[in-house]
Amino acid sequence: MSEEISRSTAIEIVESSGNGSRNKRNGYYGDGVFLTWEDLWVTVSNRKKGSTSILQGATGYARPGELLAIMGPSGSGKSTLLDALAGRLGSNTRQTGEILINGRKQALAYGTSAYVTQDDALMTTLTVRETVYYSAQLQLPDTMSIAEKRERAELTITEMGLQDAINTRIGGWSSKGLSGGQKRRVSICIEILTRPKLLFLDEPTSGLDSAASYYVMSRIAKLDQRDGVGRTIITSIHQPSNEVFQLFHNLCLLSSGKTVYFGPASAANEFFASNGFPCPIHQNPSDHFLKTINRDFDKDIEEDLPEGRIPTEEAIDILTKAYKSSDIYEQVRSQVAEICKQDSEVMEKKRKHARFLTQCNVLTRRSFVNMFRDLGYYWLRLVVYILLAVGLATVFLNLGTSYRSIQARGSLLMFIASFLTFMTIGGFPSFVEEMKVFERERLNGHYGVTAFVIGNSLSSAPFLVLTSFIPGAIVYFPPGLQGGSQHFFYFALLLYACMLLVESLMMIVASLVPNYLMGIITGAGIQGLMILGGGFFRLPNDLPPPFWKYPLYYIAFHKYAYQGMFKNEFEGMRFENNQDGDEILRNTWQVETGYSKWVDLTILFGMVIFYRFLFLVIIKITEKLKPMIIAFLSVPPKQTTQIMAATSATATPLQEQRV
Ligand SMILES: Nc1ncnc2c1ncn2[C@@H]1O[C@H](COP(=O)(O)OP(=O)(O)OP(=O)(O)O)[C@@H](O)[C@H]1O
Repeated sequence: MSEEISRSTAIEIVESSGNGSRNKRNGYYGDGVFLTWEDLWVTVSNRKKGSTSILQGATGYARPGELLAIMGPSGSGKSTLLDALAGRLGSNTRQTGEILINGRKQALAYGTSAYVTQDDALMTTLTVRETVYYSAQLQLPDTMSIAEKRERAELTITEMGLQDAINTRIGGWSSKGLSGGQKRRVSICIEILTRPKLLFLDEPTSGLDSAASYYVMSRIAKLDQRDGVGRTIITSIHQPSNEVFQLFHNLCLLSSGKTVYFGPASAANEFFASNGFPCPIHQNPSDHFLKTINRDFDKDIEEDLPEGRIPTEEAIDILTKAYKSSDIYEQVRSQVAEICKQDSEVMEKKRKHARFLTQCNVLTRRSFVNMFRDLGYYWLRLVVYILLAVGLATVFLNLGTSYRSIQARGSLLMFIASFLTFMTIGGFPSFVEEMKVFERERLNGHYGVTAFVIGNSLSSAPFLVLTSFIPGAIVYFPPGLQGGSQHFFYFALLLYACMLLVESLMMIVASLVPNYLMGIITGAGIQGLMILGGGFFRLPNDLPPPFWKYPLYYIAFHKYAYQGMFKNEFEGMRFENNQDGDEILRNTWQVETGYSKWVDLTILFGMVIFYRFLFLVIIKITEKLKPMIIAFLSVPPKQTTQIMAATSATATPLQEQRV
């Protein structure tokens, strides 16, 4: 490496180190976040392949007012480094090394950091304004007035250049809405509402053309010095154009987990040139860097390798060794040491997001709007239910009170209690979309699982009432089921409880399976078993005791649904030949008549609460277990850093990191 480069780089870094909170480009950032990491290793264990290092001894820093870009070929470890710094690594990874915030092992208060993921998990039915405004209400503290929150949302939308699309719906698979670049910007808007001092972005320009990429990146770059507060921005990026590259202060170049270069972006070109890899004239430097260190296609090009061209593996080796022995590396290490020595503040730990009740209220309203606008969530189901109800009403029209009507009534009630409730599964894909948004927001600490469960339960209630009462009425009266408003009310209420139950069951399934197809199969399988063991297809006394009777019959909600419906229908009825409904209940259907139908209904509502509580527990357990597993797998405790949840019951991996 030429002496000039190392000197110029050294000057830049020495000037920028000083007391650790002043740098040449950006002046004083006393209240910003300095992030340092030293000798960071991330390994994954695989039973077949053993353990593999996906990040090998990374050392670096990120400072307020600066934009650090992490670059490298696909699979080089960019997202892994970003995740490690943000405390989001998967539980199958092991991590060693030290990550410090302002030179300390300390907590990141809520709102201090934000993470924009690669996928845009947004509610497709909401407009840009609604998306950002709802998010502002969820995240910003109650000390801010509604007008202030609205103003913050509008300002952020303008900052991201989305004012022209403010009333456009996000759109998704069912309807065209925003472009890919606009969606990326909405995702960024949401995460910068709290004005975080530390911002992680995972490939914010993926899928964008070069003009859109520049637009998005320049907006992000402008954030680093807004409001006179120095923001620390770390972004992974695939292939920046020349213009985008100019926006970076520092560059971290990775190849197969190894650091090929970490230092000022402006000095990277000279580093490559001085080590025998000059950038050809007219070639974009970042393209040149990536081309030099990308060995994915080595085998294909081996034979056509131009004379004198060094194989990629060797090039990477030369560069990593050159970097390790360079002054730049020494300067980075001393910069890290300087930052760690500085007399920095402990980050603010006060909880500052919206109150729990505000979150429940906002989530209920947002979810209601989404359910109302998404035709697949409830409306389509309502139409299908009505058609089915009409079908049932005609098939079972005017049953009368003959002996044969006993069997027909049983079949009709059984079909309603199992198949109509089973079809609640139809809203699962829409629920999974909502869950994706919830998962992103929960990981970023916007709110907790309890607020989500309450919001979802309240917002779905009116739709479920409609879907149980309208088709319920259509199917109840034409066949001539037991008259009286009390009987119909019980019937519709029981249908409502069953639909709630299936929705709750599917919530649990959604929290356990990776995608909605598996969810539908699992949910349908569980319900199929429950229907079979519910005591209709085989009467309770005929059910084989192991598994089917004990425990399935007692835990299947269908048992209580059938029995409640049967009691509601047959109790007090008289059929031809003076046959008593109560006797039919006991002898023909083997219903437990020792307790009232209202007990069955209460059990069903109890199950709803239990299922929703179970969902909450599962999410909480995975949330709590993950860091514990990571901690258990991590090695020596001395080398671990803990960025604890500073604030809340909604503590998330972003705030609660075990490194
Ligand atoms: N939790 C994990 N378990 C197993 N392997 C993993 C895990 N996380 C990452 N890897 C592997 O580590 C390597 C680096 O992954 P990473 O996602 O960090 O790469 P990347 O540079 O961000 O790639 P891309 O640009 O394609 O997103 C990949 O080979 C990936 O398969």
